[in-house]
Amino acid sequence: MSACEFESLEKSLESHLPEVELSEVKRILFGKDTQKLDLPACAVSAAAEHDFELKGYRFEAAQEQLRPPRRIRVGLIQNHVVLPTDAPILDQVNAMHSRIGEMVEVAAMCGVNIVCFQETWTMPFAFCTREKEPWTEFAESAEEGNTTRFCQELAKKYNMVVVSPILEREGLHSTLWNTAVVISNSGNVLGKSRKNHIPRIGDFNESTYYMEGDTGHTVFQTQFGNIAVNICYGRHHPLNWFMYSMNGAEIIFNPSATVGALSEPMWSIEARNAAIANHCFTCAINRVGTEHFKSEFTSGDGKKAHHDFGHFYGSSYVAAPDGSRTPGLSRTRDGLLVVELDLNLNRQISDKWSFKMTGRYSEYAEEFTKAVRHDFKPNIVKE
Ligand SMILES: NC(=O)NCCC(=O)O
Repeated sequence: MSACEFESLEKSLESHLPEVELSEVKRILFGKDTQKLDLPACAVSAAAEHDFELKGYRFEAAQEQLRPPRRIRVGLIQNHVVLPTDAPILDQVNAMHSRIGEMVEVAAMCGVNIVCFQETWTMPFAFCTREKEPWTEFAESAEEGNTTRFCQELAKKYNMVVVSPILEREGLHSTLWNTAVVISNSGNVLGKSRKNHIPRIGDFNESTYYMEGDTGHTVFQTQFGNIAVNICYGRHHPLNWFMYSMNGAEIIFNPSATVGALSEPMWSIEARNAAIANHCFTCAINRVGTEHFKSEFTSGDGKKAHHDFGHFYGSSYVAAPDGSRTPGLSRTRDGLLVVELDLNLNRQISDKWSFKMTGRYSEYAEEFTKAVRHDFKPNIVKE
């Protein structure tokens, strides 16, 4: 069986483990069981008709005496590119718009309040090629581009916050960025969050295309909670998650594009650990499929030139501050994951574990200040 055909870890455990053992294995691997959400029949049949996986789960929080529950629903969308990567740019973008449009319609049927798409969702992940043309032509204005206009219509129509990660071209100096545009459920552009760590690994040649983001660790206050966007490679940096949380993020989205051979063993750990450490919810979204490029490229490792990046393994999931997580979406299919969460859980877990309260921030800050100086001497006691 090739890695690409392997459907999911959860399916494999379910089909091979005896029931009693399965529940213990799941408890240890995934934390407290997440209940399945009942999704409307019209959504289930629309997902089947449009050939994508639809899954729904719920995280519970305790009922409090003074605060009403703050239950909201997030939708995570993972998908293949629709057209071949050498189709005309506009056709590719339009095909992605119509695919995402049909998936968001199903999200609306499921009562989703905030939807997030995968990293640079309107285009193939062409940064492996190191060619500028035609890929830079996918870049659009975050405020005025066609994709933002399209998402504004979705946001208004479905009363949904839309997180739309695109390749951004900033007008004034034509600077390119990897940017998540956050559109309020009113349809207004609330702001944008630019990818602030650029990978320098394998075929992720992204520094050739766009700059390290300059939007800091912005948090967006929406009707459905305070949200932030930590784009892809930023998930390897615990301090990156931490800073969004310091600014008050209750849910941090991590739209990504990553391949199995490189990061799959880390995938299920990093966003989940961030949810635990920062008393918040995290939403990890990865694209799916293998994208073929017309021109061959090498990986600078002495191996033969090739036409694809490898398999993007999907497996999008949501993690909660109590360490539990939903099962992942498929490794091979387009999918929509609908998750209901009660934001009250964040403070409840903070009161229980108190990581934020017990963190020694001023002490770390002092030591950091020293550690970044040229004359820094590590604090090591030697015999
Ligand atoms: N898109 C992106 O930043 N990928 C880098 C590889 C990874 O973080 O797994």
